[in-house]
Amino acid sequence: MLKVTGLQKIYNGGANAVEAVRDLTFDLGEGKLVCLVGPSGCGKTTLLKCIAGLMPPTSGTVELAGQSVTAPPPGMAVVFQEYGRSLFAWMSVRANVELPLKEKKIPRGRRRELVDESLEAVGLTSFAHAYPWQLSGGMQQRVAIARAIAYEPQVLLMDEPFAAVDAQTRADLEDLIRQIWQRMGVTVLFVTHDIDEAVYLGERVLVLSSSPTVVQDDITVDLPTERDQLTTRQDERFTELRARVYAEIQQAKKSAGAAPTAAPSVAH
Ligand SMILES: Nc1ncnc2c1ncn2[C@@H]1O[C@H](COP(=O)(O)OP(=O)(O)OP(=O)(O)O)[C@@H](O)[C@H]1O
Repeated sequence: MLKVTGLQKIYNGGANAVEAVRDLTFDLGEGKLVCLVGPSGCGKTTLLKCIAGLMPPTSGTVELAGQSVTAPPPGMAVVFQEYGRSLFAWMSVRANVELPLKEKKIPRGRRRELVDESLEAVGLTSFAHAYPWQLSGGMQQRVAIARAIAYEPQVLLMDEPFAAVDAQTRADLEDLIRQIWQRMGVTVLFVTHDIDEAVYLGERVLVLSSSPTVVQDDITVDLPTERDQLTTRQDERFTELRARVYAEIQQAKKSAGAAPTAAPSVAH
């Protein structure tokens, strides 16, 4: 479904060039939920922007369903960390969710259905006519999630979407994502710096090295499909997996050092 091959990104040319991502190769099968973790500054956002077609890689390719991604593809939706900036303050919750569907030229009747279904999925039906600024941070992020799923994407990219919400809301939103994923069968790539979150959510965890980034490890999360915040997190296997991811990240930090490497050659 989503295939990343030999992806490299070098920022700026000449003497100030910074190689953020060196050589990333991985793929995501249809309907899979994969989490990406790595040390701070390792290039997670850079990678996501390249995958979303928002920024060209220096070399390497991204393919979605066999098609090369060179601009934002219609089958992809992205949820960013800054929900406050991604919603339009002057539009109601319903209008925010509906906007991309209008751009996709979906007829009015179908738009209404999709908006209703997705607001129900995130538990915000009764807030359809409220404005984003009348909602809590967690609720605003649920609006952003509703907008992404109403769009019926093939692939949902999430860039640290719960980093700015409190711990309780975060746990609820994690469960919401697993529910939506199971119900819709959408392919999800979820970027987080939180090791527990990656293991709790994912079927697989990709651990990235420090910048310049490569995939350092690809860990299968062999926990039961039905997860809940109490039992899963107390599972012995959960503890083993989180310890393994933690050790990998420590290793990544040690082996590369925190500073990004200046790139040897000129690039875009
Ligand atoms: N526009 C830019 N120009 C130059 N260098 C950049 C640019 N954007 C990011 N970088 C560098 O690329 C590297 C990766 O940054 P990126 O934001 O992708 O990492 P990240 O893993 O998402 O970070 P964090 O964990 O802090 O969110 C960093 O060293 C950063 O300084």
